Amino acid sequence: MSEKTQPVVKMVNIHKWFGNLYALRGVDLEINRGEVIGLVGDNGAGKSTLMKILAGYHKPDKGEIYVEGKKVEFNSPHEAREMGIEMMYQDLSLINTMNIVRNFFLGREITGRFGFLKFNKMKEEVKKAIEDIGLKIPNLELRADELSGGQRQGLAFARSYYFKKKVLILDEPTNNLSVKETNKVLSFIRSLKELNISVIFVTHNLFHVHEAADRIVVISRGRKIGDFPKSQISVTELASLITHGS
Ligand SMILES: Nc1ncnc2c1ncn2[C@@H]1O[C@H](COP(=O)(O)OP(=O)(O)OP(=O)(O)O)[C@@H](O)[C@H]1O
Repeated sequence: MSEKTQPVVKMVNIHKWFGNLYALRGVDLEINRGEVIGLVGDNGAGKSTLMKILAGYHKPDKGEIYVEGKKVEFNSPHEAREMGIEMMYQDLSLINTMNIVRNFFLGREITGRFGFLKFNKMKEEVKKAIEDIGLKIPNLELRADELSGGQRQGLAFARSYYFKKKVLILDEPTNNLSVKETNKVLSFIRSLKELNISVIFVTHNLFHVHEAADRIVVISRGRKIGDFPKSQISVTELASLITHGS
């Protein structure tokens, strides 16, 4: 299969136990390039566990993961990141007291001869990356704590795009955001899709996920009970499926 047609990530028959608790009971998940997947389910269904396995935080007890057709085993989030898979949390790993440019490069700064930081070059790169994903920040000298929630998300998204991530996992990215900021985040997700990055959007907000996703996957008690193109399921049907199961 060519790189274009095969899924960017394929999880096959994933099982996970936490002591006596059987958290994942044989879940399959395929993610295509540039696809936005909504992952929904009740509290404790297993969504985060599945995503933490994909992002290298947990190891599955059984099952396989393939990235662009190649079988992988992640021993750490670092190894998943190296393969282009990143999980983004609410705190977004931004350092409040540092400005946008420093936050953007954290640990991956562009340096010239003798290790000096190339500030102007870094600034240009940040400017371009944030424009590409449709984020407007007039002053790149602003510190992270001077940004709105939506701008902080945008900055983190631009960073994933710049560092050529293939799959970005967003855990409740619209929680605690205003309506305006939420719309911004949903539009950043569309921009990432246009840039051919795949997004997995984990949320309890069925309206947000229905708006942003191409496909919606429903997890219940450690099993996948639904996998629908968005056009084939309404918010009401989703809510009913989550509440009553299959
Ligand atoms: N590190 C852990 N140790 C023990 N049990 C865990 C651990 N992580 C998750 N669990 C358990 O596994 C099950 C699935 O949890 P998970 O966090 O994946 O659910 P979720 O669908 O993400 O739920 P929520 O929407 O509430 O975040 C739950 O019963 C949870 O208590």
